[in-house]
Amino acid sequence: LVSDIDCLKSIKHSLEDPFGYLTATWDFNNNIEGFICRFTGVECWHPDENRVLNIQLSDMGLKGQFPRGISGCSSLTGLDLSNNELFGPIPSDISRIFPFSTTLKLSSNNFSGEIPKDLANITFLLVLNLDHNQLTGHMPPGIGLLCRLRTFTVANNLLYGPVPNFLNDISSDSFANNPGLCGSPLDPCKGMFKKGMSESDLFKRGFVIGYATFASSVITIFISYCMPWTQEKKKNKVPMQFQLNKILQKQNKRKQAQQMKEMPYAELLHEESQETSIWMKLVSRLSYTEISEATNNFNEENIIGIGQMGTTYKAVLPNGWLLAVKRLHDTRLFDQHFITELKTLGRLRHENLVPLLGFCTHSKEKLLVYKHMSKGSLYDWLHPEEGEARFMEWPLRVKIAIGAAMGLVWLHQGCNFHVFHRDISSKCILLDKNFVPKLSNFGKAMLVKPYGTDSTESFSLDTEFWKSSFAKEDVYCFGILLLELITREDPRSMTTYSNTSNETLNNWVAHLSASSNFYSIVDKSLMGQGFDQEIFQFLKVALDCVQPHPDQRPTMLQLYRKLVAIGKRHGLSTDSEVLTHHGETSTLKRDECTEDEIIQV
Ligand SMILES: Nc1ncnc2c1ncn2[C@@H]1O[C@H](COP(=O)(O)OP(=O)(O)OP(=O)(O)O)[C@@H](O)[C@H]1O
Repeated sequence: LVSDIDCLKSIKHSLEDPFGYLTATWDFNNNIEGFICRFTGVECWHPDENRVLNIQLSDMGLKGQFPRGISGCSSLTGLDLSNNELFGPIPSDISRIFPFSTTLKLSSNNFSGEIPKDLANITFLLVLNLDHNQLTGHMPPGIGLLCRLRTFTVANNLLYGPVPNFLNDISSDSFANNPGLCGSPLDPCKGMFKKGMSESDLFKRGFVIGYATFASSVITIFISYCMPWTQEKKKNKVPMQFQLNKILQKQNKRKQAQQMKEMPYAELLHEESQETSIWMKLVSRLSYTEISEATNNFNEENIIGIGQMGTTYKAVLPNGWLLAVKRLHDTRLFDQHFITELKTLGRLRHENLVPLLGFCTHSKEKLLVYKHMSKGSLYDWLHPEEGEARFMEWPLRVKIAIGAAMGLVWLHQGCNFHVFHRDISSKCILLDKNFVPKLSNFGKAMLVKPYGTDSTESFSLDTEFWKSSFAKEDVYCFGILLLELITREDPRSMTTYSNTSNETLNNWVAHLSASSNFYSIVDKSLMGQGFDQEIFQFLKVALDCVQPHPDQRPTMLQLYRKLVAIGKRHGLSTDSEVLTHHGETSTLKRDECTEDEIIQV
């Protein structure tokens, strides 16, 4: 028989304990009866008997899956794992693992999957807290029949469908912030969610499948992008996606439809195509009122940048999270940019791309909502305003170059589709709090998809030729970016070289290429710090990228590899996942690649 000592050993073994709470006191080198009762978070039936009554491990930063080892603590009645970083499903055989549970608290973790039906078999349950997780699907009706249950919450999850009929009074707060829960004590269920309708009925109608897809995309966004925030704001953990969902739910659908009819891009937003449905899953349509409130009515004080297409505002959600809202200038000129940004960036998820989370059209307003990047743009770091004390050390510049190159390789090399940015510059590289570069501004991007996947939107062109041209255009712009990192000159604003911007660039490049004195062109503040050789190698790579003939330029992948090789000494060789379209929504595999077609977005 497994003893309670073995049970605790197994729990300790299965959980990552980054702050050492368990390591500090859970020392098993002891034979005295009752020694485990002194362990942090362990309460015994009797202090001198190794028989565990309760385990209380909340707020310890523990990581890992649900510790199935608790099944060895055969007299356990209470388990509190709230406020940790636990993930994965709640075991489907929970009643076998924890049969005499009266208290089960799993709040504020990252548990996902469905609430197991088997919970309804733990008939002693008095307290069941599952709030602030990522639980999806329906609530098992059997939970409502737990006659002892007094405290219960599933608030802030991704649940939908009817709330079970509880024998005891459970307040509506216990179900708050779920995308689709309905029925008493919440609003009555409508249509397919009417009470009494069985799950199989719902399946027949295909609704559950649709909703599950929606929920999983919500989870994808949440896991990929909201986690760092939830870690920062552990106590006040309300994932932003919930907030976005809430905003969505509040919308007046009729008004929205009317607005969409009036808008020139209504067609896009109404499109029933497979393509639209893909990006619509990743990008939420948001309410103008909520965005307006979050930016304090687009208050000047919240402006963080003004670009050609529009003005960007910092927005603060009620729960404190930050967004960046780009308000496009009121001109039809940018309609296409708006659509292209939605259709490209909207469906892409990668460490080196800025996440586009939502959009809004309202009267003449067009708004794009991004995750806020706290360090702003690379341009602002390389060209600070007078008096601003901003300086980037060389290793950081290398890290940014490699990260940005990684993002571009990922865009270019994909199998499911290839994306060419066509407007790379230091202005479109945003930096998060750790200076991880994120590509933005996809308004001029070009998308190429495997032939046949979306024939309605293809050009009949020589795709290979165009792919190569677009790719080499990006490589050229990336070369300019490298030169900017090396020289800290603003290539587009130098009047010394010419009057027109294209000529300026070409002449600047020609000047740098012809320069026999390497030291005369490199950013002076970088010199003599032990990086000269490396900077020189970078310069050579940059000049390869800006060769006049596209064929002479390297591919993005070759370029990335060169940068990684040069940057090795800074420990920046991260080749992982560069070739896999990790965040894509389509399922075509690399070796299934067929001919490509160019998509007009
Ligand atoms: N997601 C974001 N997080 C933080 N700051 C942002 C974000 N998006 C944009 N910004 C800030 O707003 C500025 C303006 O951005 P915007 O994309 O409108 O113009 P731009 O990059 O200057 O390019 P262009 O002039 O081509 O439109 C950026 O330089 C950056 O400082």
